Amino acid sequence: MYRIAVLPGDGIGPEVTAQATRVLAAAGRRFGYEFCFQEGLIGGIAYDATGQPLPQATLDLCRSSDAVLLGAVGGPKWDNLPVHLRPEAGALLPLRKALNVYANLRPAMVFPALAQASTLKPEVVEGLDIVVVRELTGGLYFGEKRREEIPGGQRVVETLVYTTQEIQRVARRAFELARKRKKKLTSVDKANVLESSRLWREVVTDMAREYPDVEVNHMLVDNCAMQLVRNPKQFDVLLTENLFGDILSDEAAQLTGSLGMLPSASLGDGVGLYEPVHGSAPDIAGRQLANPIAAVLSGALMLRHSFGLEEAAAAIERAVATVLEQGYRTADIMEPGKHQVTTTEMGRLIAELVERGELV
Ligand SMILES: NC(=O)c1ccc[n+]([C@@H]2O[C@H](COP(=O)([O-])OP(=O)(O)OC[C@H]3O[C@@H](n4cnc5c(N)ncnc54)[C@H](O)[C@@H]3O)[C@@H](O)[C@H]2O)c1
Ligand SMILES: CC(C)[C@H](C(=O)O)[C@@H](O)C(=O)O
Ligand SMILES: [Mg+2]
Repeated sequence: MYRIAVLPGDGIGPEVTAQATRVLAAAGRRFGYEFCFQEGLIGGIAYDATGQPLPQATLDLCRSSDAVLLGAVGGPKWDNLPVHLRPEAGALLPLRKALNVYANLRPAMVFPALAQASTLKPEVVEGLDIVVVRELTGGLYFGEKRREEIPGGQRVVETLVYTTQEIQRVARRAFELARKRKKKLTSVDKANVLESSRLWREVVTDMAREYPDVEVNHMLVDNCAMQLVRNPKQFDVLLTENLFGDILSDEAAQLTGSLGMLPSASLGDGVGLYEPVHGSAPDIAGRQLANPIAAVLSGALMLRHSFGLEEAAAAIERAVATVLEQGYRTADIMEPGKHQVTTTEMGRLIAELVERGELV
């Protein structure tokens, strides 16, 4: 039996995690695995219920589970709370830190059925399959910060800290991943300005000697942002620090058709955390408009990376491809001539295919 902590969170979080667990349960029935789902509170909803955005009970649940599935946190209702009580800085970041999930894999794959739907020319995105490996527990997000009053206004300080060891451990994950893929690693930094990026480049260059079979290049982040929309297929694995990875992965998501398509796996040396790359989308929450595919594919990543259930993971991914081939679309990826479905219907269609095993 696999114990999965489910943290639905805020906005569309509960809508999409409900579909992800439905699909995981279907995969369990088809392949003979038992998944036990236990829900915990996180984010704004947790603050409202307990006064804490990350209650101790939730942390305990996560630590005692085999993996964690998270929806999304945040929303305008909680934006003006003190920083330690906010859903993002007070819950999501501390959870990532507590689980020590330093390597965040964000695969951006263009499903064949969606190549025509992209805002880019189909030939630019067709067959695209890249992974952003984002450092997740360091950098500006976790550095010391403060605000001071000074004559005429305020002064803020944010600190960007990385150690050699923090860079090495995420870089090793990226090299190992590249070795299993097209053997190409692009390390993205801002080494023309930032000292942290100079250390980043030195560490990656040193490690490259251990991976002579992996072709390594270094790219400045501003150029990378441009290359991602100009010619994304030049990339295989993109390795970068926390903030750059946040921004580049939302950009990569749009190459696949929608932010609602991009899953993620946050890995360390213990319990893995799986979450769609998107946020709580308050603009569409509660209206059955959210695309659950990012959350469903995050479930597939959990089966692969935390449980080693490759067959079941691949079955979920094929079911998503099939449902899209059949012309079903949520609102965000809707095109003329296709069938628009709700969040729940999309989850049901995928789950049924997974369970029946009628796949292309
Ligand atoms: N992991 C997380 O919990 C996480 C990630 C990003 C943002 N956030 C938080 O979410 C809140 C909203 O942030 P935002 O609006 O900048 O980003 P967002 O990712 O929530 O939404 C950006 C845009 O993408 C659309 N979108 C996102 N997910 C979608 C889906 N599954 N299906 C269809 N459309 C989708 C939204 O409708 C919106 O137009 C903020 O409080 C932010 O801090 C949380
Ligand atoms: C909500 C926010 C703190 C988070 C991040 O920046 O890491 C989100 O944007 C993400 O990409 O997971
Ligand atoms: Mg983000």
